[in-house]
Amino acid sequence: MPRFKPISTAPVKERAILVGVDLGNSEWTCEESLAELARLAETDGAEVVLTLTQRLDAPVPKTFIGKGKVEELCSYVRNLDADVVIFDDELTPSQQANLEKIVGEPVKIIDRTALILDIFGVHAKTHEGRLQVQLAQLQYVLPRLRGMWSHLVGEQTRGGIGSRFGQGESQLEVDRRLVRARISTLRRELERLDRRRGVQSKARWDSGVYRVALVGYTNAGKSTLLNRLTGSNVYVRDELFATLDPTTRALDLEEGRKVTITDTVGFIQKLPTMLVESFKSTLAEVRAADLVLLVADASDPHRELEIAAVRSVLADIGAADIRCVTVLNKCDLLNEDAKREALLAHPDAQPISALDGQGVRGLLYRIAQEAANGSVTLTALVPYDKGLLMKMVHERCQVMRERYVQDGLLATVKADARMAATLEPYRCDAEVASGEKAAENE
Ligand SMILES: Nc1nc2c(ncn2[C@@H]2O[C@H](COP(=O)(O)OP(=O)(O)OP(=O)(O)O)[C@@H](O)[C@H]2O)c(=O)[nH]1
Ligand SMILES: [Mg+2]
Repeated sequence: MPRFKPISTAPVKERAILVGVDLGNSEWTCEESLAELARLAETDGAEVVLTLTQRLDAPVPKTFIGKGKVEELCSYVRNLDADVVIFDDELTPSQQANLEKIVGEPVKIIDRTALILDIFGVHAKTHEGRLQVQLAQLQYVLPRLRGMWSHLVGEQTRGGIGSRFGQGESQLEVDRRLVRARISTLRRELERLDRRRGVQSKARWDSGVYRVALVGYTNAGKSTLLNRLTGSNVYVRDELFATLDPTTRALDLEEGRKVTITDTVGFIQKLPTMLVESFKSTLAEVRAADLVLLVADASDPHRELEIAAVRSVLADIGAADIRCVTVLNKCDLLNEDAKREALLAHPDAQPISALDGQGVRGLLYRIAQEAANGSVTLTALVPYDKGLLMKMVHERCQVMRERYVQDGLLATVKADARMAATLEPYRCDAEVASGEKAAENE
């Protein structure tokens, strides 16, 4: 597949009209969801010129919105000289095609999913990230091929937001068969990368490192926190979906334990299912974590809805039962009352500001506590020929006492459950205890 045209080369901002339907079935009001859609559109380089809403019990099968609303939309499109109409909910391929027909060329009709896919296309930086986005984009395009591309035949100039995928090689060649073939190639390639990742993560577990994953709503400050904790320089922007590709960094805790921290793609409400599906392997990083830090923007008026949306995606990806600590970020933007209110809602949360560093020491202490949590104290004799295990003892456990004796390393450590199981065959608590007693009696 071709690369997409980068956003920065768009000569003029496209003029967008947003359309939201209040079906009364979401915790987000129509206005709240549309405000978020506006941010997404702006992130993708558009200028929002109008927002239209309609209250409906159910979407109208043919055009999603009612007949009168479609007429209103048509006249606004003309009067405001709009280039694109963005629906907040997913349109079926036929609704999209019908609306395009009614509103007329050259106005594009897209939905939230297409917009998010477009942003992802621009922000994916790594090979794997690009493949994942391409897979999601092609799955989106496949049922829409006719509707989306028939008008493109012989016309190469149409582009801009919501259409920067599937373009490039002759439009005529993009038929279902080719798209399907490409989808299977991408799936195979991603599976191959996934297997390699599996090997890598096994290596990481073998090296004994406790893993922490940063998850949260897009723009909550995950990358800023990673940078603050590890002195890294990951891309931070005040835009949605700045991060797409996971980054893992090592972090040394004060008590000598090493952990890794992984920053990854942010979540959003109405996250297209095909994205969750395509980002399976990236999200596997989250599933493999020992601890999830759920980073929330405490200053956002939609904080609670965002936290709920993140929890729901965590459940979708099978990560709901991983130990989770809520981190209330951006506390520098809160006054004392607001901070108290946020903590009342989340008594167990860690209030911080990744920007100015307040509360970060407390968070580090909390991570150390969690890493030691469920630990048992045990004594093991690790033979000298088990070099890797010795390394694990030093990196994954908190070492209370150690001594090199004739047969190996005799160490009393605080080990978490996984590590305790690994050390089980080498445990010698009883002998050591009786040996010490004997020494005392001598
Ligand atoms: N005031 C304030 N701003 C913050 C804080 N942490 C992050 N930000 C700002 O919030 C914006 C988003 O930060 P990122 O770290 O890119 O957020 P993210 O969660 O990684 O976002 P995505 O990668 O897009 O999902 C940036 O403009 C940051 O400077 C904070 O503690 N206080
Ligand atoms: Mg980020």
